[in-house]
Amino acid sequence: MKTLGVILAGGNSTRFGEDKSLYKIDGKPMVEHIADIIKASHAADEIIVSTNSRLKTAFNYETVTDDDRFTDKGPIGGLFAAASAYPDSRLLVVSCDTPYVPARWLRKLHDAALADSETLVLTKEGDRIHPLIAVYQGQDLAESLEAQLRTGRLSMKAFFEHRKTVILDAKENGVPKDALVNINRRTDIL
Ligand SMILES: Nc1nc2c(ncn2[C@@H]2O[C@H](COP(=O)(O)OP(=O)(O)OP(=O)(O)O)[C@@H](O)[C@H]2O)c(=O)[nH]1
Repeated sequence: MKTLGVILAGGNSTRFGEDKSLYKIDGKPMVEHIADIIKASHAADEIIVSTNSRLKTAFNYETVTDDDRFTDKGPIGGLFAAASAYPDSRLLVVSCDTPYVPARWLRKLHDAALADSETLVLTKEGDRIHPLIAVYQGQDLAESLEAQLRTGRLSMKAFFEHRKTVILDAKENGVPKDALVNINRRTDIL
């Protein structure tokens, strides 16, 4: 089974104030930071960007666009778009706003996912779970994401708490806390 690197970049960046995926940190758009990290992990066969219709031509990567029925539903909508477009792939998901995530961590998530093709592999750091630095897979992945979207409960937790899940602790594996920071506001940039 192929592994697809999926960069989630279809949010509205309300807190950031402009499209954060395109915002340059150290001269490079955040989306390119993530793409380079995925490439360096050697965990994905291909990279796509999951985004909204407004941004669909903004990226230099193959793009999937949120389903018309599920626009502005948050990351779960973006994940559904990727899972339904690529039903035969394992999805290595990284949100566009975690530009410091180590490549070796993505590799670790990926390698753990190989043990069971029905199990999700998520990241945690201390008490905090990072469901958007994770591997999503399973035969019924798209169907169950769609079912979750239909319930209107849009948190990733509402989705993954009903799935077989392994949660790897980044801290226990020597990943510094700062490496998992989410850039929600400009002041979050390190
Ligand atoms: N494809 C897709 N991606 C999304 C959607 N909503 C959020 N994302 C992505 O999911 C990740 C986490 O979302 P947030 O941190 O809430 O980002 P955001 O929605 O742009 O930011 P705020 O508007 O400030 O909440 C980011 O990488 C977003 O780009 C969506 O509706 N579709």
